[in-house]
Amino acid sequence: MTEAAPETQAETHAEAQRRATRALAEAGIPGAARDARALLAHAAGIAPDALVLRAEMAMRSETSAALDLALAQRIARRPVAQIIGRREFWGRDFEVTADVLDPRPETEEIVALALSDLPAGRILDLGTGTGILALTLLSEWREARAVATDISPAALAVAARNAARLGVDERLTLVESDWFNGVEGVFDLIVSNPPYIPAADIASLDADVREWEPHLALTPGGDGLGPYRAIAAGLGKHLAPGGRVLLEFGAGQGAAIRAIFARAGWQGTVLHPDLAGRDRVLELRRSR
Ligand SMILES: C[S@@+](CC[C@H](N)C(=O)[O-])C[C@H]1O[C@@H](n2cnc3c(N)ncnc32)[C@H](O)[C@@H]1O
Repeated sequence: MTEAAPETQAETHAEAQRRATRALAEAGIPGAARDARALLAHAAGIAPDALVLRAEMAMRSETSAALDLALAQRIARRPVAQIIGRREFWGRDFEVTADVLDPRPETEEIVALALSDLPAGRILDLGTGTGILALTLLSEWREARAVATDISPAALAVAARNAARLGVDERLTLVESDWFNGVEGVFDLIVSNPPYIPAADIASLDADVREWEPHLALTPGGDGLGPYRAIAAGLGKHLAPGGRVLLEFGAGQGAAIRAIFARAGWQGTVLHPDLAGRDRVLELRRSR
């Protein structure tokens, strides 16, 4: 008589989370515990906060397979936002794909500054990517309308889906454009987080960014300042009297960018620091 093989005990969610954290840590992934939690929640199809309720529950085999796949991707340095397909920004979820920049928390500073002093409601977001800036402002500010541009049609498709999901698509116009080239009209608020990494710095970026995020979103090539020259040149035509401009830039670029705007006739620019005290946002206002 042959003996039946003992049934293998399915892993609990808590055990899987510990295993995932160990696997990521051994692969040198910084923030291994945080990423393991996000990937397990994604694999289980629940919010990370709900994991605690399942800690001692056995995992289904589909969840286990989905977790293994997600771990393999993360170990290959794919960013968590691309694996799970979303990122939270200003309290809302945005779809993220390989065609768009994974939104960074420091970009919320532009939203905070914009909401601190709302002008009339015509907004322009240059290089919108996921749409975080235009769509967050439209969600927070129901009277506003926005034009959001990108040179990448694939990025515009992501922004369109995010707009529809957030229910702001009727107040949004998406335009494929090289900075101001395809833009018509005058705006009360112009925001942008353009690509600004100098070409020479790309090689030293983390593999997560360098190998997985679209280079079009990271660097404009050369010294990284080309987008600011293009934006400074177009403001005369597109910024309304009394209008504001808020632009993100890289740490250490403030003086050069201020000089670009001064040369284009825009004096009185103000630089705003991030939480670490480094200047990261340029603001200017047009007189009435
Ligand atoms: C740094 S990402 C910012 C995306 C989004 N606004 C954010 O903050 O997450 C820059 C965006 O500018 C777009 N871009 C690059 N070159 C451009 C150009 N010449 N004209 C318009 N958009 C451009 C990229 O496709 C990318 O979506």
